[in-house]
Amino acid sequence: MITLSKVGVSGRLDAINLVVNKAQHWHILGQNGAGKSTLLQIMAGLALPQHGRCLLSGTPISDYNLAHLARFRAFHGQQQVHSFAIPAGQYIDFYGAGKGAHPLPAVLTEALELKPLLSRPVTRLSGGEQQRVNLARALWQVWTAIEAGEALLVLDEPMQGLDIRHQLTFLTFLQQLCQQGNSTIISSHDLTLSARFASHAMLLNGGQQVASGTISQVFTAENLKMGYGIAFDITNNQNTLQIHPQWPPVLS
Ligand SMILES: Nc1ncnc2c1ncn2[C@@H]1O[C@H](COP(=O)(O)OP(=O)(O)OP(=O)(O)O)[C@@H](O)[C@H]1O
Repeated sequence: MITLSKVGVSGRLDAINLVVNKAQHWHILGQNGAGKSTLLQIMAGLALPQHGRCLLSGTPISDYNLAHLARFRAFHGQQQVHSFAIPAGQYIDFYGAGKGAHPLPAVLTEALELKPLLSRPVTRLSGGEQQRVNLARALWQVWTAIEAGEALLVLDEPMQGLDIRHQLTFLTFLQQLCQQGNSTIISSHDLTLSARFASHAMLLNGGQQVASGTISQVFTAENLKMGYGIAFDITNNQNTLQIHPQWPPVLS
């Protein structure tokens, strides 16, 4: 679905190669400033690389009309600020333009536990509640494509501010959407959750690609040390990797 060839942005990303296929669930990992958001913006068609190419289904993503892209590519950015005190339900619906009086699907309201939030002004929701509403907005915008299993979901730190139950519920939901044919690319700071839910991962450091591929290819102690500059112990508990940072560092 997406092919990156030697994608670079001066001082931020260097020669990134990546192929994201249909139905894959990618997590982009790395320290603060590693280049995750920059990469997501390029893959969403919202920023142009200075070097290399980003193809979406074989066509440069920059050739897509933004209105056309917005029908099947969802983008959720970090730090969205609400200026108007409209009810959350109305705010989400605004992004579902063209769907008429179509109600929000139960799977979406349940995945993000929206019911108690819909009649409340978005400006008076807690940080995590606002995050759930913003994620719903992004997905509702492309819901027709999601139902057809043809959506591309690009979500920058979707777990930010969510409590552990909402993180698990939402990641399970994304996993199901990928099983239906949709492709998902998110950035994450939670290595254990990423190892559990992603089908593939890319680890960046200082704009450089440290590793990418399946979870077992990327989640090695050596790669994680290169990515984060600290040592990790990785254990396998019933086919789920547990990632433990060695802290405080053991001096050698
Ligand atoms: N608009 C911009 N212009 C120039 N440099 C930028 C811009 N936005 C980010 N940067 C720089 O590019 C680098 C990568 O930033 P980016 O936001 O992609 O990192 P990130 O991995 O998403 O970080 P975080 O985990 O903190 O969200 C950083 O050094 C950052 O300071």
